[in-house]
Amino acid sequence: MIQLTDISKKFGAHTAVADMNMTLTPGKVMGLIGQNGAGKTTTFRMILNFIEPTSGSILWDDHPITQLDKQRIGFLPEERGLYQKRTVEEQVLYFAELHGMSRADAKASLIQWMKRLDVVGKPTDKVQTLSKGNAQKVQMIASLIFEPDFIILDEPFSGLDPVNTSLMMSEIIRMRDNGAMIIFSSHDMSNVTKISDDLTMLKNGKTVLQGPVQNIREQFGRTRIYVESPTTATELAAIEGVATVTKQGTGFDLVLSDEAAGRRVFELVTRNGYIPAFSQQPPTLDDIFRQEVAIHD
Ligand SMILES: Nc1ncnc2c1ncn2[C@@H]1O[C@H](COP(=O)(O)OP(=O)(O)OP(=O)(O)O)[C@@H](O)[C@H]1O
Repeated sequence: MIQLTDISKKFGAHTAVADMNMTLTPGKVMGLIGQNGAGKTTTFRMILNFIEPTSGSILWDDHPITQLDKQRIGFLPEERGLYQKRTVEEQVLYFAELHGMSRADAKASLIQWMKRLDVVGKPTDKVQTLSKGNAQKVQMIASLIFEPDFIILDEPFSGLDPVNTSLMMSEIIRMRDNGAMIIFSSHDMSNVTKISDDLTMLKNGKTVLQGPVQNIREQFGRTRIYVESPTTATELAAIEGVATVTKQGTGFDLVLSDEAAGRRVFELVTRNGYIPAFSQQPPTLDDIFRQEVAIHD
């Protein structure tokens, strides 16, 4: 288990991270979200001991993270940095050996990883010959080939198409199921919702929301409805407790000021019987994020 307790980081008078608390447990994924400059990278750099916290403690199984522990950490930085003139194999084997893996094991494992991530290219290809997405997949392999116990992923899906994003997700899920502790930052809320057990939302270094993803969503109430029915926007907007009505494809998105209004909406839209769609949900993480950012401004 990794425990961050009251971590703060100041750069001069500026507080980049304020009193952060976080627990990472084996087999669980923590999503870290926040606007640009919220303090995500600074948090990663403190965990990795690249910079020292101004105050607070970071413990792995109750002891400060040692050089040996760092061998068990897989880190995919936001700034991708592969040597263009080296081959895929040279780069990946270098990282694998640095983290205590034998060359022979790493060579065999690289082939498997390249297959699973569908990397177009051979281990002997130079990085400069790979497409951006394939180079990113190779960097992910370099960070994770030694099957780390603790994984830090800074924007792992940036620049990847949906097919490659799912391939990467499958690997993250596989390692989670093998018991890794995982923390990752992303601006893409739908990926965060899919993959995270818990979530920490930062705003200007402060933690504005933290907890299991579904609990966070549910605490905002089931205030969103998607409905497809012959009812008009004017009729929907006139229902007590309906705040907004927006046309969305063949249906309408409704925001409720009170989740109890859902029943009134349902009764009206089904007055003539069957309708193709009705769903009442909590706000999406995207909605919550926008709302929280606005509140804490
Ligand atoms: N070495 C540094 N010296 C001074 N200020 C810094 C330093 N590193 C980060 N900061 C500041 O700390 C704050 C948090 O930055 P950080 O890079 O952690 O944000 P982030 O959430 O990772 O943002 P992004 O999504 O843009 O990567 C920012 O205001 C940034 O300018």
